[in-house]
Amino acid sequence: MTELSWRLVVGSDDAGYEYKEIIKRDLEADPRVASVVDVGVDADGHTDYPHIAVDAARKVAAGEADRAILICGTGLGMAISANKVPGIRAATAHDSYSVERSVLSNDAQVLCMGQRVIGVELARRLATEWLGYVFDSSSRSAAKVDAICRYDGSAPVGIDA
Ligand SMILES: O=C(CO)[C@H](O)COP(=O)(O)O
Repeated sequence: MTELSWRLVVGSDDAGYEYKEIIKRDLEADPRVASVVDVGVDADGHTDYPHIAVDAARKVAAGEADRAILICGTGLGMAISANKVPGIRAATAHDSYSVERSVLSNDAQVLCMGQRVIGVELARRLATEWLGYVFDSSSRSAAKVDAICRYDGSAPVGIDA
């Protein structure tokens, strides 16, 4: 894939609904984005974060989407839950450097943020920055990500891929 055609999933629980809607609109207007699938919750939804996170992560793991952004109160439960899906590397990140390294060091496909932790403008900026990073499978980080993959039996991302 190219970085100009991201197929994305967004999701939230009740606590992350407002940010999810705002970030979804940003992503839909971003020329680097080909599609955005919203796995909920909707305005009247009350699905707990583990179900939303696993639904989104499974879409990424199945190759139906490239990446996902998940919002809950803290971003922690979403990441813990998404990481239960083999092949998924989900990271909670609330600063620019961590967002960058989540991709360039960890090849994380899922960014999780907390609506109760950071302001909306920072969350929007981080989501935009995150789209600009692409993991380099020939980088010195690839062997470490491959080690993660071996622990959950998923496909390697580096030279063994
Ligand atoms: O932040 C959450 C999970 O990490 C979630 O939005 C709220 O969870 P709760 O504190 O268990 O209600």
